[in-house]
Amino acid sequence: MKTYQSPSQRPDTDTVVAIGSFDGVHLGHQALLTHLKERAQHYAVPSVVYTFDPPTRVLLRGVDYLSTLPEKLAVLERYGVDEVIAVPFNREFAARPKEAFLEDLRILRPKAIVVGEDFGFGKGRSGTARDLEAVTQDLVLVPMQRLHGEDIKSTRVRALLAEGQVEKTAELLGRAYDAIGVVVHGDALGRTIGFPTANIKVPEGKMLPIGVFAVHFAVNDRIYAGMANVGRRPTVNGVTLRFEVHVLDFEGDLYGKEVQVKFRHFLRGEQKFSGLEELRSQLAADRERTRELLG
Ligand SMILES: Cc1cc2nc3c(=O)[nH]c(=O)nc-3n(C[C@H](O)[C@H](O)[C@H](O)COP(=O)(O)O)c2cc1C
Ligand SMILES: Nc1ncnc2c1ncn2[C@@H]1O[C@H](COP(=O)(O)OP(=O)(O)O)[C@@H](O)[C@H]1O
Repeated sequence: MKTYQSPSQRPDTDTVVAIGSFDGVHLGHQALLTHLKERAQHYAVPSVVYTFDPPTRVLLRGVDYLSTLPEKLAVLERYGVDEVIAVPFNREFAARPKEAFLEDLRILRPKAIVVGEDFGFGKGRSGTARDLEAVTQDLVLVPMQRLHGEDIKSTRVRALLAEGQVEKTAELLGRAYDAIGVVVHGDALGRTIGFPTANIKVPEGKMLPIGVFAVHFAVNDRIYAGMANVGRRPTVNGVTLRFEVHVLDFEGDLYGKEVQVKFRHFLRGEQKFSGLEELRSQLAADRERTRELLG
């Protein structure tokens, strides 16, 4: 999959283009990708995703993002997209009139354009999906995808993650929510209670689910069962939010390693225990439950 930062960087050919933030690449986005690939095959031209980095809502509303750019690119590649144009999104870009955006699209020579029916673009979202007919003869408007009577939107995914509801999140994504980060040093307390925990640093602004979870932990091309805590560690009077994983049946040094964590099941909310001994016995119970859930 090739990636570019602007339409003029790609070779001058016809294309089919899907446009959007694609934050989280959830089932709604995947519906767009299905149409994108079908249209690209029909016209025998490359399938191109035109997206924004950071996602528009992250810049304009200050919310956390679900996918870092590398995470988004990896998922789009897995779904069979030929090319991605990830334009750096800033206030200047957001303030451009809709005509400027249409001029950019024209460079892509779009045989077809695929967007969600609620798509808006340009300054103040003055451009609507129908305006795209100015630059293509084949406009595909994908209706809002719904699950259990609710719209599938990244805002809903964020709300679920904030409540630790990773199983429901996975339903909306069509895969487990995940995070990639690097193992850093913590307070070296974990090992003293028999549960060493890898402290994981993720890029700033990456959304994490809050609570205690059964997870899959990938490192060095291997996958382990693990249990994660995303919280403030009230038992040891922690203040900042930490993301820690105890990896089951693992011994070794993880410092400096890049790891991927897939959030599988919610175990419980974070609690304040009377001391490390009470925390230790709860962790032993969490480990048993994790074994049951992940086999
Ligand atoms: C699965 C799991 C669940 C945890 N649950 C709690 C909790 O409920 N309350 C709490 O204060 N700390 C909890 N912790 C965090 C521990 O307090 C933390 O791992 C310990 O302080 C060691 O920190 P260190 O890695 O900086 O040495 C949990 C950690 C893990 C791995
Ligand atoms: N089963 C395991 N799960 C997580 N980390 C482990 C495990 N076994 C060894 N480690 C190592 O121990 C470190 C965590 O030990 P800990 O005492 O909690 O120290 P720190 O506070 O520095 O994270 C990890 O970063 C990793 O290098």
